[in-house]
Amino acid sequence: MHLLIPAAGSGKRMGGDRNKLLLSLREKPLLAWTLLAANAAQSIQWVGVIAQPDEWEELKAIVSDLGLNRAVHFIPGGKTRQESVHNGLNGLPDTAEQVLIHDGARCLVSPALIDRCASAVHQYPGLIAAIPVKDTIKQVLPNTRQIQHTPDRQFLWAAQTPQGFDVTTLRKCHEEARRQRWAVTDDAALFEKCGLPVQIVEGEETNLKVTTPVDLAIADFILQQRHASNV
Ligand SMILES: Nc1ccn([C@@H]2O[C@H](COP(=O)(O)OP(=O)(O)OP(=O)(O)O)[C@@H](O)[C@H]2O)c(=O)n1
Ligand SMILES: C[C@](O)(CO)[C@H](O)COP(=O)(O)O
Repeated sequence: MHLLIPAAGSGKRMGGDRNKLLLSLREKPLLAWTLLAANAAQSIQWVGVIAQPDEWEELKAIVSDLGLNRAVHFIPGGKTRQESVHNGLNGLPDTAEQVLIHDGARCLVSPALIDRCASAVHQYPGLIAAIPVKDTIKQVLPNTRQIQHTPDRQFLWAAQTPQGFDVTTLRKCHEEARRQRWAVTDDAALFEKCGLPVQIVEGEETNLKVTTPVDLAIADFILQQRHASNV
């Protein structure tokens, strides 16, 4: 299975002055944890990291320190996640039939979840990891914040990555998005807009996306717990 890791963001919501994936988390750069999970997943044969070229040198040093089993290929990032994934799809080898896309920022993913998604994508040409929503969600008017609607929680799932797709179909969806100027936050949304089915694979509560400083503290705690239960 081919795995693309979008890692070309700037981490605005983290509030720092650099890509959050380079921040230290339990003595390793955040992206190192994502790469280690991918390395431990048995289904992954090819890994591409999509990153801004001015960070390649630093990222290549991180990869080399990890002593991974497989080579990591670098692909230039774009201005948005959507553009980065588009570049990533163009950077895949011609032999790639299916692809998993996993955010570099979801550094606590388990190798087992990656393997489950890799196995399921042979059956479902569009899938995402997701978990049932725990909160009561309110839809509000943007300006006044007055509540318009409370959707029934039994139908709400929080999207995660990995997201897995048939490569040819996802490429077509990305090209359609460029023609129609669709802007989306994940690849499943492009499948949906093209009228294609997307299956949910049960994700993991700990597979959070490190977005804000609080997420970084939670990720630190989860890794500490994992370490404690392994020794
Ligand atoms: N131009 C971009 C923007 C984001 N990403 C990647 O997409 C994933 C999810 O994005 P997000 O968490 O929003 O990361 P940032 O864009 O870095 O964060 P922010 O939105 O707070 O700036 C991250 O692994 C990020 O590196 C990317 O590859 N290219
Ligand atoms: C792809 C994603 O991780 C699914 O949860 C997410 O959509 C990435 O972007 P976001 O803008 O931080 O939601």
